[in-house]
Formats: sequence, structure tokens, C-alpha cells
Amino acid sequence: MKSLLVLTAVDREAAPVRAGLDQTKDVILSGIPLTLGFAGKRRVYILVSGPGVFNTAAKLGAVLPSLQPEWILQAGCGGMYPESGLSMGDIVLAASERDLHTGLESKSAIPSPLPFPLMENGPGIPGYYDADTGLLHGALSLFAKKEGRMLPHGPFITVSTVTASKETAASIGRETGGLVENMEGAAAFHTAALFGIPIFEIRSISNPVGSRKSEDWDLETAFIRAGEAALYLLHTLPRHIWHPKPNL
Ligand SMILES: O=C(O)c1cccc(C(=O)CC[C@H]2O[C@@H](n3cnc4c(=O)[nH]cnc43)[C@H](O)[C@@H]2O)c1
Repeated sequence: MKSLLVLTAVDREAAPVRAGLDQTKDVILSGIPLTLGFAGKRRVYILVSGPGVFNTAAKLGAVLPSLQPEWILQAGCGGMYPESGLSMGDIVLAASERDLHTGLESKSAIPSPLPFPLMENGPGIPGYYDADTGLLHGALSLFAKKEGRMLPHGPFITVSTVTASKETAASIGRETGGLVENMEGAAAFHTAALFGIPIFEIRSISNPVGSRKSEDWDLETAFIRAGEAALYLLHTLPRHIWHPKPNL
């Protein structure tokens, strides 16, 4: 029986998903600890990678060859850019991911596209990745049925330097069109593409990008909301909408 994989950066993002699965147990695969459980009859693994692109690429890359999941759902918290129109706690789906720190130095703080590919037959622009369209549209229509409205979706931006000022947040948002900032998405999309596994991503808003005031952050609500959204999709996303891609 093929499995599904939920990927989170930190344990507090994984905890609500783990709590909603049946028959959970700890397993070790390729030396990496994971949780195995069931969403109805679906076998689900949860991988907590650790924060950032290096942990994500290394841990995901270690388990994918043996796990070969049908698809990967990346879930967690994220920051909202100032002009995104988002609110705290919102669930947002990634239409694409961009690693902001891949590129060629430019006059602005945002690099220009790198003039060589990062992988054979990879994405058109190095460091830019699209979510699997079948999974994205399937998830959007399921949420529309549940909530009576289309959930926000659009470009996500992956950083290794967390944005810590309103000015930089505004310029990244303006220049990239990004809605959500996070620290893992592009690494997971890159690794999934290397192994030909479809991937999509949901995040719940935990903070406005650029704010370092603790009163502007609500990580706990974001962890719970992202976990609930992930569980809903694990139970309801039908089998026929995903399209595994050939290995790159
Ligand atoms: O900044 C803090 O003080 C802080 C304290 C405890 C935990 C955290 C995190 O877990 C944040 C990093 C984690 O969350 C994602 N995330 C959330 N908001 C942002 C953001 O505005 N920019 C970049 N990453 C963000 C990220 O994916 C990490 O996994 C922080």
C-alpha cells in the first residue's frame, strides 16, 4: 500500500497532525525518525525535518527513495507580506515556491534569476518551483466546499535570513508578488522534483513578515490551524487528482 507524507519543520507543527491520526507509532527510516499513522485507510508518514532549507533537503532526500510516497503535503506556519491581504491564522496554499537566496546579485535586495539550471529538466527559472496543479486545485475545491469560499493561494517565498524589518518585508512582497514567507518550502519542492514526487504546501499565518514584536506573533494558533487543514486533506483529497511526474 502506497503512503502519503506530511512534512513539517518543527515538532509543534507536526503534533496536531499526529494527534488526529489513528494507530500512530514511531518508526526509523534510513536513520531518520518519522511517525506512521492512518487517516481512515490511508497510511500516512509524518517527517519533522527541522527548520530551514538544509534540514529539509537533507532529511526529505534521505527518506524519499525508500518511502516513495504518492504525494507530499508540506504544512506549517508562515509570515504574511504587508500587501498580501492575509490575516493572522489564515490558511494559505502555495501556487509556487521561490528560494529568494538563489540567484545573481542585482541592484535591488532581490537577486536576478540565476543564469544556469540547478537540476536537469528542472523548473524554467532556477530556484522557482510550481506546486503540483492537481493537488493544489483539488485542495482548493475541497476547502471551497468546506468553507464556502476559495482560500487564498499564490506565490510563497523561502528565505534563510528571516526578514526582520517592515521595509524589507514591503520590498520583498512588492518585488516578488509573494504572499507568504517561510524557511523550508523551496527546499522541499526542489527535493520532491529530484525524486519525481508531487508536492503541495499549506501554511497558517503566524505573524506579519518583518515584525520582531512577540505580541504580533501567534505560533500556537497557526500550528493548530495548519494541522487541522492538513488532516482534512489527508482524509478527503481523492486519489484520482494527482499525477506523479517522471524522475528528473
Ligand atoms: O522568531 C521567533 O522569535 C520564533 C520563536 C519561536 C519559534 C519561531 C519559529 O518557529 C519561526 C520559524 C519557523 O516558522 C516559519 N516562519 C513563520 N513565520 C516566518 C517568517 O516571517 N519568515 C520566515 N519564516 C517564518 C519558518 O518556516 C520556520 O520553520 C520563531
